[in-house]
Amino acid sequence: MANRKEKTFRFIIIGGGIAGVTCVEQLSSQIPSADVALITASPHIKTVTNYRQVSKTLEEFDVEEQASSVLEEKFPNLTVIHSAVKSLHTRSHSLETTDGRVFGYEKLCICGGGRPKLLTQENPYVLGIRDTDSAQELQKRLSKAKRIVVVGNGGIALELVYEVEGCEVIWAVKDKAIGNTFFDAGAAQFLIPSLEAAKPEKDTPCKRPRYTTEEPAPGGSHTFTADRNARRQGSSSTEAGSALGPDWHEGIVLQGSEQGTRRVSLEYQCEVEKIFTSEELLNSPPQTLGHENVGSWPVYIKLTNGKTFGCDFVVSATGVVPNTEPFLHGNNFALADDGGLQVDDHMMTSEPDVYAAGDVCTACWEHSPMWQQMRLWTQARQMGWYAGRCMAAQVLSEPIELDFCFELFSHITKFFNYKVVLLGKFNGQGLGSDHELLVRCTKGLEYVKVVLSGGRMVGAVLIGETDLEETFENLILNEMDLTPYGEELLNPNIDIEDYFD
Ligand SMILES: Cc1cc2nc3c(=O)[nH]c(=O)nc-3n(C[C@H](O)[C@H](O)[C@H](O)COP(=O)(O)OP(=O)(O)OC[C@H]3O[C@@H](n4cnc5c(N)ncnc54)[C@H](O)[C@@H]3O)c2cc1C
Ligand SMILES: NC(=O)C1=CN([C@@H]2O[C@H](COP(=O)(O)OP(=O)(O)OC[C@H]3O[C@@H](n4cnc5c(N)ncnc54)[C@H](OP(=O)(O)O)[C@@H]3O)[C@@H](O)[C@H]2O)C=CC1
Repeated sequence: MANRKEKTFRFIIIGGGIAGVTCVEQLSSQIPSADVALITASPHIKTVTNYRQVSKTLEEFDVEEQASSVLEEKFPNLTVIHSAVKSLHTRSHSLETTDGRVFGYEKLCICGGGRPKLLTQENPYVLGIRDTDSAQELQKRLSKAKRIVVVGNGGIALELVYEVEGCEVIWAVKDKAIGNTFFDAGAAQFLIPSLEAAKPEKDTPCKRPRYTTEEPAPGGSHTFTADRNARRQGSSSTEAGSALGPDWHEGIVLQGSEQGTRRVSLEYQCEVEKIFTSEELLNSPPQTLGHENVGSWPVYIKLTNGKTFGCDFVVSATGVVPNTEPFLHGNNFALADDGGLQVDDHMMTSEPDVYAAGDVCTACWEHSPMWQQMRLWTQARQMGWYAGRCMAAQVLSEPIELDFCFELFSHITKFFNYKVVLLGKFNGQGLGSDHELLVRCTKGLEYVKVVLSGGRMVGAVLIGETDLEETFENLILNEMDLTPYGEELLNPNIDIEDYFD
């Protein structure tokens, strides 16, 4: 293999998603004379545009799909190779692509992303959503659908159930409340009415110093309907490979075969027991099938709450697995429990001269008490950028410290048309019972939750236009003892920004 090397690059980056492209940009700006190659399986690359630092750690940006020539024009020493890496040989510092070319590297960064962790790989009626192709397949299948079942309780499910119209949606979640990866039951309770109400109502703020919530009974279900008349514009993009991201659903039409309203039925605290084709069901129809006619749907899904639903297809919105496949064989990569390539505080894997960033890796350094990894666009950008800096620093023999962005977890997004800001240990992650919650909630307007531990703010969930993110970020980073302020911290009549200036 070593003799067949077409060229040896100083740096090779694998993957044209946000992590890989940001890493390339960082390396190429820091060492413009270095030969850099970006090898990517996708025909387009993803670049960050309109980057805005909202506060010390919060950032917002758009993501654009671009032709790789744009990047090559910007960085003359960059070569983009559109092919997939088929094998990696860390001992000889070389890799081979599927079109049979062999390249050598001095330093390598793997940014191969992730792929959907599907309920089952084999069933053609079970779809995952990851890239433009899979989103377009969803749009196509949905246009003929009367009923779909969405399984999962994270980001994709939250976005999908809100956006789909003209088709009944059965949403099966294994928890007591919606959105377990982002919210607690209190926030879920705040958001739930958005599934049925066209317009949020405005109330007087009500302060609830301790959070309580009503939970549905195990196996319980809720049904919501809502009128929305927004229609999305179609997209003609045919890219494959890189993950979708913020506002992915803006570019496609999420409209079923029927007219009108959103219809979501929630099945709580249940998982999938079995997925049947109609032929399989004809042989042994479950007693719980109720009014469903066997054979009238192409696929049936039996849930652990005993209910069986027929539907046009199932969306498996059940998380991501790191795309480590072609990189592992014949090498000695240490893997984390979630299957990601373990990286240390310099984004280095366990193999010499090999770095990794984004969804493919698992951050295995000792985390700051206020940070945790989530496979998000923002973290892909931060890791790609920091990996580029670390690779350059090693080549230039410069010292480098873990970047400040890993001090505090922060994420801005939108769910059910509300702005959502998550800070630090927003769900009390890892704190056990050693924390206290303060909650302020105005129905239809805002939900503010603060997590306190030892009198200090360690996390927050801000839903709506609260304008509190910067102040709360400072309070978390300053580790100020907030005991003297007590419940006044969330008093809606106090301008908290002035209070702490
Ligand atoms: C539907 C959806 C909605 C999302 N919404 C949000 C959101 O609102 N906010 C947010 O923060 N995050 C969101 N995310 C998550 C976010 O998109 C990802 O965390 C992020 O894009 C990961 O970036 P990445 O560069 O690590 O990986 P990817 O974007 O997956 O890129 C991986 C790249 O590696 C390439 N590749 C893979 N294997 C090989 C190989 N063998 N050889 C060569 N190239 C290879 C691929 O072609 C691709 O170009 C969403 C994800 C999805 C699926
Ligand atoms: N606005 C945003 O920030 C968005 C971010 N994303 C990101 O994109 C990626 C993919 O999203 P998504 O697929 O929703 O992944 P997430 O990790 O967000 O959510 C996966 C959900 O599926 C549940 N789950 C896992 N396995 C099963 C199973 N066998 N049966 C039933 N439920 C199961 C998980 O529960 P548990 O947690 O208990 O395992 C979790 O609720 C994620 O990294 C996500 O963060 C996606 C859309 C929007």
